[in-house]
Amino acid sequence: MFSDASNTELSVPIKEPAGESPSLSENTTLLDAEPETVAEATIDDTPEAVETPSETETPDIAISEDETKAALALAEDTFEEDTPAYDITENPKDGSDSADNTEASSTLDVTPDLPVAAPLEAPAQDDISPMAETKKPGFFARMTQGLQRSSSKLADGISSVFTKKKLDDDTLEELEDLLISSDLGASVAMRVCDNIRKDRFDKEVTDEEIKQALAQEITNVLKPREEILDLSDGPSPRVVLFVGVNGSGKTTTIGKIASKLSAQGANILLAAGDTFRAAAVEQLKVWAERANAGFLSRPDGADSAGLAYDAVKQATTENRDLVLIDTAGRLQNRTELMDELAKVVRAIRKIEPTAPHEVILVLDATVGQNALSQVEAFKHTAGVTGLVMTKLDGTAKGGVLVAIADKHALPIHFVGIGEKAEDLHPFSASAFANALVGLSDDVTKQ
Ligand SMILES: Nc1nc2c(ncn2[C@@H]2O[C@H](COP(=O)(O)OP(=O)(O)OP(=O)(O)O)[C@@H](O)[C@H]2O)c(=O)[nH]1
Repeated sequence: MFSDASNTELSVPIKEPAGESPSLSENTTLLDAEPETVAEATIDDTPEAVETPSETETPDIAISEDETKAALALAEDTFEEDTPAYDITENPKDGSDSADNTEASSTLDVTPDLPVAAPLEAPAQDDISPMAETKKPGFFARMTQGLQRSSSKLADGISSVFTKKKLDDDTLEELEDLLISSDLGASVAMRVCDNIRKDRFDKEVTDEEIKQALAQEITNVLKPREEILDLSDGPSPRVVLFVGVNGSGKTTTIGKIASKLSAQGANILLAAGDTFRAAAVEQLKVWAERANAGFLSRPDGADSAGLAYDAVKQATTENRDLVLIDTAGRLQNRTELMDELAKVVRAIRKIEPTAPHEVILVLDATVGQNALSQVEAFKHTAGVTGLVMTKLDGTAKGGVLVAIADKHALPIHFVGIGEKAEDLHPFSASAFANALVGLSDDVTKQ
């Protein structure tokens, strides 16, 4: 539980990964392959071991200046509309006593500038139970709205395929093609069609029945991955590392999560480990200010492992509940950039051997099938423990989450369907499946 008196149990609801989901120690070359090496590594010797990528090496999914400005403006807008109603953060103590880093870290105590609001009333027990948000009125409508582009492709396709009344080989084949072109992946498409065939072949069907059957099949694939991240318990500070390719939405996701958790009483430190992009640091700082969280950054181009080390140390000194660490975007096929993540983890472990407690891979839905190779690469290199998929509102490729769920036993924690804090939702398998196929209600509710 968070230590602040006004704390409610942190309910951004989440369970521990299911048995089949790989644990941090099972799926990572980074964390476990060479335990002795990790134990012996020092922050002082790591900088030489990993080359800092140069400007020209920076992956080409870089975010444009316009996008950066838009994200910053959006973050500020969001906050204006959404001023947090409580002030839970104690003034951070001076945490700049970095053991073996000479670069100055800047700490931000954001509390004084923010409006003082009424103390937070503890939410009712129902509101803090896992999945509470997914059961609130309007949740399904928001999911449907967010997935509109993906669902209209599928729903329109189903309606045009099922013009005949009987389910025959031709309609099944067309359905399979539609599912593949909607990014669900060939094996899911085939399995789903086989199951629908078993029960309904040569029977009269409506497009609505097919949508319902499809939603059920998709729910079956997604349900085992429905793992809401419960950050209210466990080690303190809980160290959460966010990884992913450039522009996938890491910084924004951290900001959104910090807003949610701060509102529930968590005492959070945000660490701007994306030291390659000054705008990302600024962006995170804005989120930290508005979420009333502590903030730690370093000068442009500084060593991100050193920053991560400082962040965990500072969060420990300040008795923070959580430290959320941003990292620079990196392409999954760039070995040196991926190696740098290993260095970040080694640095964190010098302070807290059991950390990072979560490694969240942030995936951009608009990349479609490429997200699969990102999971593959980050899972093995960074010891990913869970997923967040963003930008589902901006693409017809949302079905790729089904392909990922089918292929990788990793919990899906949140989905992003917009740029604002309230657009990050805990992942609900049935709501996602129903919204994806264009059903008008969450008919398969848990
Ligand atoms: N429409 C939409 N946009 C999003 C969502 N999540 C993030 N974005 C936007 O995506 C852009 C990139 O997000 P960032 O959070 O800066 O991405 P990042 O992964 O930190 O980027 P790097 O620092 O370059 O690695 C910003 O303009 C965000 O506002 C989402 O769910 N929906």
